[in-house]
Amino acid sequence: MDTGIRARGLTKRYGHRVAVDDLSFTVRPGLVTGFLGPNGAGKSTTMRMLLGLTRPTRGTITIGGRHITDLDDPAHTVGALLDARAVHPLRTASDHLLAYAQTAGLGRARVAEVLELVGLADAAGRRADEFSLGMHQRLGIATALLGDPGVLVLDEPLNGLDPEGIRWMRTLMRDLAGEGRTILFSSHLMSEMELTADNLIVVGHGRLLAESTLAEFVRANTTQAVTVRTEQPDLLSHALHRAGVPFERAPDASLLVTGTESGTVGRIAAAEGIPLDELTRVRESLEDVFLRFTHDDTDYEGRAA
Ligand SMILES: Nc1ncnc2c1ncn2[C@@H]1O[C@H](COP(=O)(O)OP(=O)(O)OP(=O)(O)O)[C@@H](O)[C@H]1O
Repeated sequence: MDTGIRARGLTKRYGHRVAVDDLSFTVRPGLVTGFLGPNGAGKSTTMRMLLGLTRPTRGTITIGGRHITDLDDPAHTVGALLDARAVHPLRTASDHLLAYAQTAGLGRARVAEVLELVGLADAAGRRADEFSLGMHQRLGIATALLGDPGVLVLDEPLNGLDPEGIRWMRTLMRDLAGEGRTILFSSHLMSEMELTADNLIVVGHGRLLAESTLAEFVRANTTQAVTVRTEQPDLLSHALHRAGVPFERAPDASLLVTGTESGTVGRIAAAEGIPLDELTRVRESLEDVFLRFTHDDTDYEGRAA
């Protein structure tokens, strides 16, 4: 079946507060899609509406064109990680999974498989109250994978994982997408999102701010900047000034040129016979771009609070 996710006009109000505001986006199968937004932007509420745990005020969010409650076999279609801590503290990892497996018509063999898959085989008999946050996350992922679903919805799956765990999770998400599954995950770890996501859905105040490939989001929102170093910064400053190219002098005597490509800066220097020691295009991280991109949005929240 088609495992694409589509939100159309999705809206959720809590009293006067609009948590999700006329949101429309598409999440495609075979790719990892990152769900990005400042705290309170409406990511969890959107995921909960997708999973049928919260009812939209207006609009729809569907899988393969169908609402989750209309799916023939939801347990084998969608797997979710929402709150990894939501495990009975006295239950063992194995018992926790078995309870879910039984409701989905699955047996012990599948429980053993997913425990192995998430690296918890040795902890199968341990109680949840002995688990670290990272182990809770792994158990949550195991629960999500039980039904071998085509769609995975993961809210902050990297929380509490150590660097090895984060790398494991990244590889797992990429592999699952490589098998043709639809992966939607949220994370505030921007560097990780940059390494993991193919596509991005960016929200702020419940509204869609951007929907594109990660590369395109960074490219479209990056201010072009070039660092230039020369032993003749004054001469270069004058040359840039004459050429109408905006720049700033850095404390280390290098120049930061904005809005112009490195080739142009190089040609201006060459025309004046100014030797350059360095000419580097400044590469912005997703975090740089995201923080600038959502700055106004966050500001507004600060003022409104
Ligand atoms: N059950 C609820 N009752 C009232 N308001 C709610 C409820 N659930 C969420 N909200 C509000 O809706 C808005 C969106 O919250 P949501 O948890 O979806 O954001 P988020 O993007 O997932 O944020 P975070 O990254 O902090 O989890 C917030 O202002 C939140 O306070």
